[in-house]
Amino acid sequence: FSGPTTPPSSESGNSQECSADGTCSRNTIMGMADAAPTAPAHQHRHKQTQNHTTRETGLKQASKGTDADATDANEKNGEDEQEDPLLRWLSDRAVPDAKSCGVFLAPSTIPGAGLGMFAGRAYKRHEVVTQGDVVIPLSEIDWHSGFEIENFLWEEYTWSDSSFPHMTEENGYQSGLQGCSPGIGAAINCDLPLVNVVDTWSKIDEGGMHRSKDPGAGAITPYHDRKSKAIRSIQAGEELYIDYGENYFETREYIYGLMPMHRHYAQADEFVEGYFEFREKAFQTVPKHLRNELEADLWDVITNWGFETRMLNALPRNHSELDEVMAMGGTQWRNYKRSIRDVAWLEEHGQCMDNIKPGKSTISQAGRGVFATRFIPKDGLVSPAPLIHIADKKELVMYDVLPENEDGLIHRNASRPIHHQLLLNYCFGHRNSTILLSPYGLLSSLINHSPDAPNTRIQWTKKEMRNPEWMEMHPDDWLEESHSGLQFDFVALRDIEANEEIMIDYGPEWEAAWKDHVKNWKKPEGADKYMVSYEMQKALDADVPTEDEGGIGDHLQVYCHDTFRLVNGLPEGDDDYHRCRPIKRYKSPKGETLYLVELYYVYDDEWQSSIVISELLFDVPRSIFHFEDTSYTRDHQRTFGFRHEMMIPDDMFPKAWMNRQTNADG
Ligand SMILES: C[S@@+](CC[C@H](N)C(=O)[O-])C[C@H]1O[C@@H](n2cnc3c(N)ncnc32)[C@H](O)[C@@H]1O
Repeated sequence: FSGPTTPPSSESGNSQECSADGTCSRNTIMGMADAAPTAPAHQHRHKQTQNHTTRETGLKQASKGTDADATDANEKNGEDEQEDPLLRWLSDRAVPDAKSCGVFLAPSTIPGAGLGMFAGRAYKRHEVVTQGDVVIPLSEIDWHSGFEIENFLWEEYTWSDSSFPHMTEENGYQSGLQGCSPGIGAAINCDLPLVNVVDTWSKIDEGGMHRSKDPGAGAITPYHDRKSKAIRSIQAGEELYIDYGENYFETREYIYGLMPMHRHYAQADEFVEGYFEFREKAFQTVPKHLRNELEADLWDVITNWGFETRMLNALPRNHSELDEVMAMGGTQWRNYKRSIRDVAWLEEHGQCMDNIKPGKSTISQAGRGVFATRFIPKDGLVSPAPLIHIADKKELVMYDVLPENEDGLIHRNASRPIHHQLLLNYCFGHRNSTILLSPYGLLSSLINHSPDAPNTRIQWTKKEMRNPEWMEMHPDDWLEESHSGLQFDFVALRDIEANEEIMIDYGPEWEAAWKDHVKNWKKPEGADKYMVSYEMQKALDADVPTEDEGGIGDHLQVYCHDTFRLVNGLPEGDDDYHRCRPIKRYKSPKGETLYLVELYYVYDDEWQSSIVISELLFDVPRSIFHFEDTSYTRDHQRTFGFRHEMMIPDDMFPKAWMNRQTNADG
């Protein structure tokens, strides 16, 4: 909403929103699981003003490309996916090993990093490690909140919209959209040289629902099935690490210090080789019993000589580790042994994260859900769920726009709240409190509601919670903390058989609100003909409605690739997509469906006025069209979508958090 009202230029798929002071807001960030920072609180607050860069996911969405392009791009994401049938089989395997726990949540091996995720068994390269989780889009949270939220903790864990297929097309390229990705998107840590998993390109669909017939349309996220795969062999007990990208750490030096990047490990290796040569010469004549001590002293001087560099920080601190680390392949492996926990230790101190797997819910209108991977006994753990706190439900309110203003910008109408962010449906709350708690364990965001036959409930974790003292404190005293500190566990109310759907009771307020929604639901105007952009993109056989048929509708923006300028005898274009209007459809002599289109370029001249140049192209095939959604037209952004938080039962809600007297929704 913060961009100009003119249609977005298609010249770049990488546009950013930048304010006058040069701070760009498009770049979003994700945080370390359970927030690694050990820095004092004032430093945490300070980071809100830093100009962070986007986490590099390794996955790239082809600009205005097809899913096939995106898949191609992802296949090349640093790890070649050679066509080995066994590896392909392993990588496509969808069901976790039912016998033993495949992934644990446990204290990280990185000092100060809170919780982390661990391999419960060995994984071969390319094997799926975590099952596909959902990604919940967050729409322009800054704009809707009037840029007033001081500390929105999810922001430390979100991913840029370009990390997910078809997310940039939701609001055009000036969107300010972010993806809240629980599981491997939030609960996993990163140790750059030891990265062992990569996330896979998620899928998009509306969970089988359509706005023309389903009251549940718009109430669930379309982004799902974000898995992770091993990029090398992983040992049982190894901590799982995903690549946040070097920029993530470089822009957070105030938290992570001078953390070595890949190039610094290479420099450190060269340094150690030089040191080995020197050591051979210098200590040749020293008696053996003195040599070890002298070498250790010298190494101590080298690595602790009063100032830090990223290269020095890549060196093992302990001289006795040096030979072993170099024999393993270099300094990048210096923390490898530390990163592996004993599986028996994980069984005792950790919690199994893969007792559940995703699937289509058995509940009508509920979309996706989760199912037991294996038998879970009564009172047994279904899933651990660390929690991201949101200080006030009001932070998720979405606002209408003010009538167009002279400055050409779109301003929010602060007196017209019209909806809540979809994230609300994935949060827990309580009628007497402003607080929302959002679970970010693996797949736990997918647990659905059953009022009559829940087989699971939430409870405060019995494992070590990072900040149990918050339970006794007034929210004003801890909600500003920019790291997560609380945790629920989902536990079985009765024995649960493998493949049973997991369901909890969201509470009577949720149930009443849902019933009310279904009772009052009316088919939105134009719903029968509605087709979302990515469906339109996929349906290559479907005709594109033309102007002489009444046009494609306001909810879609059409782009055409300018390849067809040449075919039409016009000078070569810039090999990119531009806005276009399909005017007429006809058949070629060979029976091929072709279009007459008007291609138009919109750009700002030096006086910031929009100039439109248009030209007609003939004989254009269906394949050159690309579709995007007009801002705020997707199901989950329309006000017809159901919204309600899940309710925390009264008997477990801390009295100290009751900072609101009424149950006014709001
Ligand atoms: C925490 S999410 C659960 C995951 C969700 N089903 C999905 O596909 O992403 C909560 C949302 O799921 C849907 N849901 C859960 N239980 C439901 C039920 N019993 N009936 C209808 N919708 C349900 C509602 O849209 C609700 O707001």
